[in-house]
Amino acid sequence: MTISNGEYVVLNAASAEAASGAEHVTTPVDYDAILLASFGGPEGQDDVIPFLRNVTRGRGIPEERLEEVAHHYRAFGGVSPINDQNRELKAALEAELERRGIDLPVIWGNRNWTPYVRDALTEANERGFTKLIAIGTSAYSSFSSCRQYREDYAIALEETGLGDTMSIDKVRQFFDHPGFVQPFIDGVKQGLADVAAKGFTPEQTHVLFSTHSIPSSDAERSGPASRGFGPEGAYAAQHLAVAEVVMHEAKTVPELVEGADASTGSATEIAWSLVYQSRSGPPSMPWLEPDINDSIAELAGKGIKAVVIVPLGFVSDHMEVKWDLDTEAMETSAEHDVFAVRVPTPGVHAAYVSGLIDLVLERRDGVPVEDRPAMTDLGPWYDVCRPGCCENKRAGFKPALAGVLP
Ligand SMILES: CC1=C(CCC(=O)O)c2cc3nc(cc4[nH]c(cc5[nH]c(cc1n2)c(C)c5CCC(=O)O)c(CCC(=O)O)c4C)C(CCC(=O)O)=C3C
Ligand SMILES: [Fe+2]
Repeated sequence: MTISNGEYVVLNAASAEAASGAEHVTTPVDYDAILLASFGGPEGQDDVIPFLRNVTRGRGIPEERLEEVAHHYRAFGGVSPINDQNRELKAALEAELERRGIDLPVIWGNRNWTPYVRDALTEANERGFTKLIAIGTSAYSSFSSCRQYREDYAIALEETGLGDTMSIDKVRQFFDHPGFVQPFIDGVKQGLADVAAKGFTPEQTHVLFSTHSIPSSDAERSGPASRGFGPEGAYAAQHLAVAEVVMHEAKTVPELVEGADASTGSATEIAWSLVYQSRSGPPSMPWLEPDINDSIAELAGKGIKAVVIVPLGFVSDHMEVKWDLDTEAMETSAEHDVFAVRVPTPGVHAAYVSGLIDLVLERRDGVPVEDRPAMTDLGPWYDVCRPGCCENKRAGFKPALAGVLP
């Protein structure tokens, strides 16, 4: 394990190539297990507060916010839907691996609740595995969605004392991988069809792409600084690029969209925007905006009668989707007399499951970059993060896997 400046650990089976500055690793690696890494969530009322303390340790989240979020979990019996979703995803990945005749076990570990990443590493070690490839259930670049996972892998290697014998690589952030994007395209097509079936015209309709708000300072530092993504960083740029692709693809089924011209495949332009949800820091701290609820109210004032809500930042129907979208945003829509449909998350959509396996094989086989699928020109994203990528000064520097040394 190499720790430099207390910041990066370069530790992966293709580390020589990564350390030399390559953005994509094309050295094949004989992985022996997949680490399915996720957020984790409580499994009963007694878990709620300890879970929230795990999530927010050292993050300056106000006590009132914790109580509010605890209430969301309490309303669901203290059980987060995320764990069952990960059990289903694990089973679906195993079935897809078996179908393709690939002998790679999947071991599940979470960042914030049991089974923890460290438990997964202990299990991998007991079963004799030393070369892991991690899939994090998070598609975009930011501290919370990428770097924190990389830090937690490094911390777990240290905690278990496996740092010298076990390596962990991670698949690239997959925001623009067709496996992740296809379910949203299907969902938006269906959502637009539902809205049209209710008699709303394209002019009365608006598509809201919603993702987790993050502190503006995290957004600014998301992705490699050298690429100049602007004040909202790679995080916002990636979401905007994917939303554009989804709108473009969803419009090419003209019969589903009123006002479509079947001869050209073009539909009357349906307006869309990127909005944010689930803000949690103190009000004094800037986070990405606008909030989805504010947008719904504003759109209603401008004559919009129907919204298609696309949970673009989320891989499954976990608490942020169930509460902040299906409960709160739906209530806001009803209050403003706006008809709302919420598009499904990828969940265990066949394209998503198979795409995640493709991402593993891409690394196992060292697929050249030009053969890696990506639906926006921002990708295919890096296999190894650039120096300073998604760093978080508030949280303090910590070692992180799968990055290059500064
Ligand atoms: C970008 C992003 C994702 C998407 C990427 C990914 O999928 O990982 C995500 C996912 C999730 N976030 C989740 C839950 C929570 N997130 C919190 C807090 C925070 N999230 C943040 C960002 C993100 N979060 C941030 C910047 C904070 C503030 C604290 C900090 O600066 O670190 C808090 C504390 C209370 C609160 O502040 O709301 C909770 C309970 C769950 C589980 C849901 C379930 O149980 O079903 C999931 C999947
Ligand atoms: Fe979160």
